[in-house]
Amino acid sequence: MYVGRFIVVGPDFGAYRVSSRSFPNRRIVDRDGTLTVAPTPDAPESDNPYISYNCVREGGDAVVVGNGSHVDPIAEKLDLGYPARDALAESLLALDYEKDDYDTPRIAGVVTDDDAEEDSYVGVVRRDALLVKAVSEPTLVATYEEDAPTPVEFEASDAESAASGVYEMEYEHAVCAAGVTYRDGEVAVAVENGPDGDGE
Ligand SMILES: NC(=O)c1ncn([C@@H]2O[C@H](COP(=O)(O)O)[C@@H](O)[C@H]2O)c1NC=O
Repeated sequence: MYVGRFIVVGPDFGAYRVSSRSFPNRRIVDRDGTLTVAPTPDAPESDNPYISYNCVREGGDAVVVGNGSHVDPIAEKLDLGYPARDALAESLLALDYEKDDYDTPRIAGVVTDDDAEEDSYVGVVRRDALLVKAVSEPTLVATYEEDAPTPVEFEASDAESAASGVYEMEYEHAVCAAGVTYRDGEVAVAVENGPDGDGE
């Protein structure tokens, strides 16, 4: 089954996978802890505005994961002190689903410290819905098919296994993946790039 991009959120970890039929020549680059999806040097030129973006970025006392440019305003709202629910709902609604051939939904998660009082959240904005939900167990949401937050069996002992865990999930056309944990006050991030994304 092809579900496109998807996230799994914790509560104390986040993971993001790029799956892609149309733009497989991509990788995730770590720039001082912010993880960016970018074309590989040999990728064909494209003017699609939705294929390069920050997919993991710290904001406030939390870490945001997501499949597009909405990751930045969510992080910026968290920096301003917005609650995770509101930062997700406002940013997802403001940018709305992507205006491409598939009306691709925007998906995002906010991962809080496992010791914090505030919950971690997932959200999705689709053509027909805006869903934002606190998570109490690992929860998956994808751009296609699995496009509502759904509990899933998933264990992440660290950021690396969060990234490799989603990279290896059975869904088709894996390209690259990111993982993040927020445990005992420490944020850790990791990247898993597929064979097309290896090397500089
Ligand atoms: N975030 C991404 O990495 C991403 N990659 C592709 N898209 C959008 O989804 C459309 C379908 O892509 P694909 O056939 O690779 O699933 C693309 O034309 C593009 O508009 C994306 N947008 C949202 O998921």
